[in-house]
Amino acid sequence: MALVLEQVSRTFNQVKAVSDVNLTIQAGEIVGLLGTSGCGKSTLLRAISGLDQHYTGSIVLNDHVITGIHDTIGFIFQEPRLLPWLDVKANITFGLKGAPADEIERALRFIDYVGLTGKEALYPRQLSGGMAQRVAIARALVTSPETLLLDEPFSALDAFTKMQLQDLLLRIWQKYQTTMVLVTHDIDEALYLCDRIIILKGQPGTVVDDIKIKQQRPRDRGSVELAQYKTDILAKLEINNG
Ligand SMILES: Nc1ncnc2c1ncn2[C@@H]1O[C@H](COP(=O)(O)OP(=O)(O)OP(=O)(O)O)[C@@H](O)[C@H]1O
Repeated sequence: MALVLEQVSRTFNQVKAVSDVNLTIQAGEIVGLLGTSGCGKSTLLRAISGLDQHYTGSIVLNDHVITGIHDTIGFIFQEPRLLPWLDVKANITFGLKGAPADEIERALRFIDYVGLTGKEALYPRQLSGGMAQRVAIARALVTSPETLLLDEPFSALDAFTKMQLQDLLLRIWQKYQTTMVLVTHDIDEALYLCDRIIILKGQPGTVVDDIKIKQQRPRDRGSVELAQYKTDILAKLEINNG
């Protein structure tokens, strides 16, 4: 499987937001889209998701042109977007209405997997930000997506919760080899998680670099090697490190 973007551009009201993006993502890769605000990261992710089809160029997943929302793609947003009138269990299984009992049973296993055992009957207003995002992750996993698109999934969380959920993503990847495309502002997050980091820059946003992170996972967040990558990325983004 591969996700292939060719000459992808998107214009809003005559203003080009992203321009001529070419990118190939292999099955099982974790790829970060990193860049300063407004360079078109979310725009690209929405085009890949099928939520936005007003782009030019082509986006092909598993040899099929993406023409709409695709059931092998799961989406995790910055905000958990839970249904407030449903409890944790019902939020997680919402997309499985009418599915066979064994599928629902299987889905319920994700409650434990994401660390929500004992919280099944709580409502979204009773959850911390981290717990709510765990529900969103479980909800995305129940349909067994081959690809997860993540749009700044942890940027609203405290540093400690963020690290726990980053490790949860890595456990998901280890177990299911899910392909992940992660939009983030957080260079440390990208360095901890990603096989490749795509640097976008400018308005319209264009790909200015594609950096392979050669370290094995799990990675040491404090390693000299990651610090060196960070220095290089900051230089590419023309941001001072100091
Ligand atoms: N629906 C829209 N209508 C008009 N302009 C839009 C729309 N969505 C995005 N844009 C414009 O496209 C450009 C890219 O936006 P986008 O949200 O993709 O950037 P981003 O890199 O994800 O930014 P951030 O990191 O701040 O979330 C911006 O100039 C934005 O104003």
